[in-house]
Amino acid sequence: MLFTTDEEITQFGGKLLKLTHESLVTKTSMNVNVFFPPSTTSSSVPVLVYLSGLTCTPNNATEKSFWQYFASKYGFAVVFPDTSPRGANIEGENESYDFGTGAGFYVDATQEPWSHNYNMYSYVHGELQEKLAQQFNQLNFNNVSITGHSMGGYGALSGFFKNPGKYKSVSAFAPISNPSTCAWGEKCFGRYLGEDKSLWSSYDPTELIKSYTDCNQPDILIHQGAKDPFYWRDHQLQPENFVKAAEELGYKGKVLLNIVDGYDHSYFFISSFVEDHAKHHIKYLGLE
Ligand SMILES: N[C@@H](CCC(=O)N[C@@H](CS)C(=O)NCC(=O)O)C(=O)O
Repeated sequence: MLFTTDEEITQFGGKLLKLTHESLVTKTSMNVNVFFPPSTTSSSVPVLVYLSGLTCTPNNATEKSFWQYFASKYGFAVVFPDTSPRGANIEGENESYDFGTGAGFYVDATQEPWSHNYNMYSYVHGELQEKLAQQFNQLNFNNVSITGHSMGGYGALSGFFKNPGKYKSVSAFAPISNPSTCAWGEKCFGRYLGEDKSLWSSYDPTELIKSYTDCNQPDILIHQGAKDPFYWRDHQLQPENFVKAAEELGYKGKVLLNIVDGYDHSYFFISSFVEDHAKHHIKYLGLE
């Protein structure tokens, strides 16, 4: 048994499992929540991976995003991974909310001492999906899409471009769209990846979209709250840079950026647009 079930909860006629497993990639115990829609007698359930933002555990989105209602309605599973290893016992990992614990930034760290555990890129796009497919063979990871919020929105876009053809579609809520040029990204890339800016670019959606030539080019749906201070005040998110890069260099699908008045950065914002994102993904997952 790869995963231990800590809790099994019935919701919207489906099952929410709170799981724990030992990761070879992070060398720590990892938590992950998975929602299975009703009548999972089907041997092939499409999957949506939701990557969370800074400070989150798998529970934030599970409790506040409302994904499960739409997963149940349309018939897809949702995987909610954690945002970093926990308890790696590295000096400095708990010093701030935007680095270390809760802030793995979905990269494979190359720098000491982080490189032993902080490998969230390989964990999220590789090990976690492979192991879930082994234990829960009704989950079809050949029919998988990805989304996320803030750091997780960046993680979703980055993972989509770095794995051509793997994800049927991608969307994001308030993504950190150009991490190489904002404070959150500079801090995490600098400490996890070091000074080599080409390595930063290899994770940065605004750079990756410029050289993305794969024929799998679904529309990319993005929502951004106009009242989100990380957007208008701190310039951490910069979705316009991503849209500009897409237009300049010919991503053949469209980037559908919706700046929505009145909304902030919170799960009140996310949950308000989860239905739009669910409808976006079901088109590509063959559930429409
Ligand atoms: N002021 C926040 C900054 C971090 C933040 O806003 N995190 C977002 C993602 S970037 C989040 O989802 N927080 C958890 C929640 O709202 O449940 C904190 O210190 O927790």
